[in-house]
Amino acid sequence: MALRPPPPPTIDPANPRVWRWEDIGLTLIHDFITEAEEAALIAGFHAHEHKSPKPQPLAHSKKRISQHFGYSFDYTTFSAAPDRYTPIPDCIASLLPRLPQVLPEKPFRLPDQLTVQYYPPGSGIPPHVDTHSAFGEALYSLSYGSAVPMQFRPAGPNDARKMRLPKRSLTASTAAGSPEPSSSASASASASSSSSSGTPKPEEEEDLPTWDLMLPPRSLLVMTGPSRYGYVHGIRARKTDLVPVRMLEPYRRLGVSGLGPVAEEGSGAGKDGLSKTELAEDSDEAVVTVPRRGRYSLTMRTVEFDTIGRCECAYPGMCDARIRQEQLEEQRGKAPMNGQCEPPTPSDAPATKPAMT
Ligand SMILES: O=C(O)CCC(=O)C(=O)O
Ligand SMILES: [Fe+2]
Repeated sequence: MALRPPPPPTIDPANPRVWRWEDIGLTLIHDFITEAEEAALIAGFHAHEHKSPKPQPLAHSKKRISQHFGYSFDYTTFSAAPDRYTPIPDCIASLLPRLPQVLPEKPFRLPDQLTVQYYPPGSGIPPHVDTHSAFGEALYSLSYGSAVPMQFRPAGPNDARKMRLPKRSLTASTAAGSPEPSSSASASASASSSSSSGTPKPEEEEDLPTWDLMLPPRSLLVMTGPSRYGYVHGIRARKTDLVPVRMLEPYRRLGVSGLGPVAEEGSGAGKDGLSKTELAEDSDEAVVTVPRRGRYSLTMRTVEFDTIGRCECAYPGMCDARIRQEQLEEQRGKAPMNGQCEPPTPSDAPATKPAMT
C-alpha cells in the first residue's frame, strides 16, 4: 500500500525549512545539521559500536541497533536511574544547545537521555508513545544516513488496551521492540501483530486517520502536545516504500536532498534502474518505489527527576502514570483490609508538579 501523505503543514514565513502541524504540536526542521556533522555522527556510531561489551556486527544486522547515552531508563521505576549515566560523545553534545526551545512557557533543560538507533533496510519500530511521566514534554528526533517515512495516528482504544496488558504492568517492559528493553524509553502500544480475537494489525487502528511523514536525512522532528502524548508514532519494517509523487513535491520545491535517487530525479527510471513512476494498484495515484537504505536516528529526551511517576496529560488512556495508578487502585481494591495504615507510596503523592528549578 502506498504511503499516506500528511495533512499540509504550516510553513514558517521566516524560514521555509520549518514545517509545523500546529494542531498536534509537531514540527519538522529541514537541514538541522550539515553533511559534515552527519558524517561525524555516523562515524561516532561505528566507533562506539566497537567499544560495546557485546559488539553487534552492523553489516549483517537485520534488526534495529540502539546505543544509549546520558541517563539510562529503568522500567522498574519507570524513570531514569540517576546513578546510571553514560557520558555523551562530543559530536552529540555539541548539538544539544542548538535545539529549538519549542515550549517557551516551560523551563528548558538540555536533553540528558539520548538514544542513537540504526535501522538496516527492512527494520522499523512498532507504533508507540514514548513514556509520558519520565521525560519532559518536548521529544526531539534527528534523522541521518537516509530518509524514512514515520507513521502517525491518534492512539485508539486498542492501543490503550494493549498498554494495559499484563506484560506492560508495573515492572514489565515492551520497549517498542527494542533489543534493550531496560534502557529504552518507549512504551509499545502494539508490540504484537493481529490476534485471533480480530484485533487490527499493530499499525492500524480502524477509523483513525493514519499518515506518513517522510523524514529526510539531517532533519529534526520535534513532538509536543497531542503528537507527544496522544498519538502513536512508528516506522513500518519494510525494504521499499511506495511513495506518492505528490508527497515528495514540497521537499523538491525546498531543494531538500536525500530522499533517494528515484525520489530526487522525479519521473522516470531511477539510477538503480529498479523504480519509475507508476500508478498505485489501489488508486490512480502516481507513486515511486523508493528502496530503504540504512537510517540512523538520535532521540533526545529530558529526564523529569522531580515528577517521577506523575503526569497531567490530557490522554490518560495512553499515560503510563495513570495506568500505574489504576493498577495500584485495582490491587488495593482486591487486597484484604487488615486495619493497618500503610505509608503512602510515591505514586500516592499529590499530582501537583513541584516548581522546576
Ligand atoms: O527513529 C526515530 O526517529 C524515532 C525512534 C523512537 O520513536 C523512539 O526511540 O522512541
Ligand atoms: Fe518514540
